[in-house]
Amino acid sequence: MRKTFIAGNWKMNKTPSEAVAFAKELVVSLKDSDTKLMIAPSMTAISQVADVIKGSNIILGAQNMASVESGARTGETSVLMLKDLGVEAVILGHSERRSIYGESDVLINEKIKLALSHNLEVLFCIGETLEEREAGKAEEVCFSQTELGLKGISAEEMKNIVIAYEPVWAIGTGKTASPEDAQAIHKAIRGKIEELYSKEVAEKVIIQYGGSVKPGNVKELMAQPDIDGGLIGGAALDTDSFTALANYNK
Ligand SMILES: O=C[C@H](O)COP(=O)(O)O
Repeated sequence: MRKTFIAGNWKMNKTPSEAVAFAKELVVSLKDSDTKLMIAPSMTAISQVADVIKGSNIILGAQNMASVESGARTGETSVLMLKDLGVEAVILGHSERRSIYGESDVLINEKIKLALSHNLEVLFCIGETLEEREAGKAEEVCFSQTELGLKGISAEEMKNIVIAYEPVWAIGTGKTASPEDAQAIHKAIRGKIEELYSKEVAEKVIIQYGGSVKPGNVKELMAQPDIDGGLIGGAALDTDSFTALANYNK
């Protein structure tokens, strides 16, 4: 039985002081949730948010990290820095990193390997654009991103991988994949994991859905057999809506 995993990606929102105030509210409002929970503040707020959520049921995540441990990488954040602050998980391969910052599958694969070697849990994002979906290539794109991103990663290391399927056309647009369409891709991705690893690995891997998940559609999405959680953007920025998402099963 896979435990539902709801993660909030705050993206480039909330100043450190706003982030601290928000995290304090979440610690209280989420304390009785029985889903696995993560929040990923901006890099500038991570240290202070770490202090606020210490000892709570919320995992501290980062939104990105560099592909190397240290050195001449102006503006980047190292895995060692994240670990030192108590970060336990990192989002890698997000479509905004792929499309705006030109991150390739090869670079994402390097980052994933580095994160795993430091025992970080990885939320590995994949997903097709609208153009790719309309061309009937959604599965093909997701399979390719999955294969390239997970290249060289062992079955043992897959225990620390969460796959986040985020159709790019649904991110921040208010358009959500229908539960049936999302389920079809999630099932296909799980099938790809079985092909690459084994049935056992495929059955255990958590596959989150991301893309305009809201309190109003979360139940239907989570009811699908291969959807095991959500990677949430906009609706993770407000205490009431993130709490409703975390407690969707109550
Ligand atoms: O990382 C989160 C996703 O990009 C989804 O964002 P959204 O919930 O605002 O559509």
